[in-house]
Amino acid sequence: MTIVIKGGTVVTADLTFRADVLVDGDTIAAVGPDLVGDEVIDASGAYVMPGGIDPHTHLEMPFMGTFSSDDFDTGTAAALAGGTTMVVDFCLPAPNESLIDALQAWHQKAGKARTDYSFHMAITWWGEKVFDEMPLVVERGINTFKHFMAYKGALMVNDDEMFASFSRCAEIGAMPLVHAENGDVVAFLQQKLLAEGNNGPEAHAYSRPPEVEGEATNRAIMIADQAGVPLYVVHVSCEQSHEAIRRARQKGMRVYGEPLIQHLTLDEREYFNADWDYAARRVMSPPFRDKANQDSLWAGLASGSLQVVATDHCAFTTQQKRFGVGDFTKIPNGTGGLEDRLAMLWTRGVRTGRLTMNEFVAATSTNIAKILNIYPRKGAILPGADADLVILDPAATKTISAATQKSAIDYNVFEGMEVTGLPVVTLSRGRIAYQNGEIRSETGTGRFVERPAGPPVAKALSTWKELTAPRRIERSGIPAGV
Ligand SMILES: NC(=O)NCCC(=O)O
Ligand SMILES: [Zn+2]
Ligand SMILES: [Zn+2]
Repeated sequence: MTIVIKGGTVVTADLTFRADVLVDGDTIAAVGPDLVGDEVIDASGAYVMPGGIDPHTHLEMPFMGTFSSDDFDTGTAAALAGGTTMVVDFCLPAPNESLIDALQAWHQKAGKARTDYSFHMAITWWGEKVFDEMPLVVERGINTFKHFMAYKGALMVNDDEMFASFSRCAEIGAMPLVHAENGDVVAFLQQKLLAEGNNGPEAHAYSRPPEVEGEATNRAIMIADQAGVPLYVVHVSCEQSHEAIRRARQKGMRVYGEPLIQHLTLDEREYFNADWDYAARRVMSPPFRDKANQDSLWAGLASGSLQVVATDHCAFTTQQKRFGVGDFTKIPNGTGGLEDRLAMLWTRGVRTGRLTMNEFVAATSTNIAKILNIYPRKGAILPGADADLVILDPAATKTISAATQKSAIDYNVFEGMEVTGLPVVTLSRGRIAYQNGEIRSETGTGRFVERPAGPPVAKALSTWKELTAPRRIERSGIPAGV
């Protein structure tokens, strides 16, 4: 059974051209003029792009005394409706839990997925067992390890643990990721604010100023450089962090930065809303920033110092957010975004001229496929690539509303915003998974995508580090000691 997408304009990270796309089974069979297939999808007037890859989701995540409310079923339904065909979720071992056991638990949860998926393994504690199991995780198709520099007393790891883990990543061809905020300072500021009577959601933002993110980003970059490993900084929200990444890249370091669609489009005024629920629903870490910081993130995407736009989809209901009434530190941190990432980025990025269409594809799909070492299987429109495709109608428009979303929660942080340029058809590995507002793929049809270790950048960096490593100078005329 073949499907041909006819009459559209193919947009990839580097090219825009008129062509049909022929899909045979799971993969793309041909890209070119006048292709013929058993079933035809008319894409006239629309753009055909690689399906979105969201490298940062937390589906059914145990966190802050509860579980995020979108699981792999509803979360990946939301993804498909938003043109995203692969998610990378975070596997979080409990303290002292084996990484392999945790991985098994995450595979179990992901059995419900409707899109392809992968995991990042979080380093939530450190010891010989973790050191020994990291290569086993890599053997199981995971080449990234996440480190939380915040959430003191829960997920946070210290510098010595990070250095040990980053060094292990270098040895096994894996890449560390960081949530970069100074967890000690955040914990101090939280207690100070509470003691001063600042217990509402706005205090969440006060407790995590851009400086704590900038400092942690600089520290993580230094540790990665000393360990000789590339680094990926998740949810970069401010100039302080972006500046650290930009500077490191200018020095030749292999550092990547990931802004979120929320930080690009929502600002700190959200926390000053007089409605407690409204403000608490937007509590996430790092918090939303001001316009100057948003401009910095947009500039980073345009100039290439930031590479990926993700969501950090971690959806809690209003009921769950109310755990923090009277104490903002107990508001579960996280917001949704999976369903709206592409439409929001198209509307606020491409339609405003901040991004080209090709930059849009790079930021939503191709760059992360390369960083995660799954390109061109994912993130490409080429014969042999997985037929993960999105047809985006640049004229289609809607007003974002929780009433019509696929996500399981009862609100949407983008509620009421008008978006123009919508994913209208999504194909997941060759099957029509979303069309005319309907999810057509069944729960459980997603597949785990193995990501091999040793991507080209890791290999290049280890060659360079070896070449420039300190070397003993052999001397003949050594003066006699005194
Ligand atoms: N971002 C957030 O507030 N929640 C999810 C966990 C994390 O990524 O820090
Ligand atoms: Zn985080
Ligand atoms: Zn996250």
